Amino acid sequence: MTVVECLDLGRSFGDLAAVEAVSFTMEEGDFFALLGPNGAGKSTLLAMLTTLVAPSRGTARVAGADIRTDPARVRQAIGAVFQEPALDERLTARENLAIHAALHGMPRRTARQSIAEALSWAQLDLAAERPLRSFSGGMKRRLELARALMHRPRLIVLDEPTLGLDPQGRRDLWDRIARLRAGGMSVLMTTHATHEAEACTRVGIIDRGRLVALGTPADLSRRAFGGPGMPLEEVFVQIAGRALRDTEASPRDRIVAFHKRGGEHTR
Ligand SMILES: Nc1ncnc2c1ncn2[C@@H]1O[C@H](COP(=O)(O)OP(=O)(O)OP(=O)(O)O)[C@@H](O)[C@H]1O
Repeated sequence: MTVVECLDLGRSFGDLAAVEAVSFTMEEGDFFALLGPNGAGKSTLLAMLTTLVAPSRGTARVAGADIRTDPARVRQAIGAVFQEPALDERLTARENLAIHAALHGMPRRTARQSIAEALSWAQLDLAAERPLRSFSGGMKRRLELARALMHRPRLIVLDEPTLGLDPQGRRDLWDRIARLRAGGMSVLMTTHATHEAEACTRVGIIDRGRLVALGTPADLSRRAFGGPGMPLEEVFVQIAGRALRDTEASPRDRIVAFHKRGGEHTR
């Protein structure tokens, strides 16, 4: 069964075509990576699929529901974790989950049980009544993932899920994804790390808003080099004509780099 079907999907911001006429399908059980450099259009594509940004052309269907005409059913079918945490730092873990339950219209008793399950799944029972500002990055990511699962979606969508996590946090995240997949969950994620995409069942390479190649890692290697086994790093160079990291950084990355260099903002 097809869980995602993009049909000529595109979005422009003024003159900039962030995503240009992208078409692909993702089948149930797939672990699908959208691989591309910063600014390639990956987040914009996910924002359209999750109905946060309206397309300027084409459309998509998620679990059979059209993002343009049936956004409520699309949101019910998807559990999403974005790059910027969508959590309220002043509220406790339990309160953050309660907001999600309310937004999804869960009856009170179902919500109570679902919140308890989410806290236990995220191993945050003991931290349930603490405000999130006291949580580590890894704890917040676990909570976000647990929240994304609360309404029992068909598909999990993760935008650069390992960004900012330490090695232990990354391992925990991959373990959780592996367990979800073993239970039949479909997973769509964006990444600019080729080793992460290599672990996926299918990879779509996105460059400058275009889907330039699509297939299993072995298919992509075969297409670029005539045989399987070449690293996706090399495959990207062959297909896009430059290295993944040679591309210009997005404004957000430039800000992160500025802070890493010890920059300060003047107020
Ligand atoms: N709301 C917006 N207004 C104007 N331009 C935007 C907006 N959102 C994204 N863009 C631009 O669209 C292009 C694609 O951005 P997008 O965030 O989708 O790329 P990305 O592949 O997800 O990159 P990153 O890994 O840095 O998030 C970039 O040039 C970005 O600056």
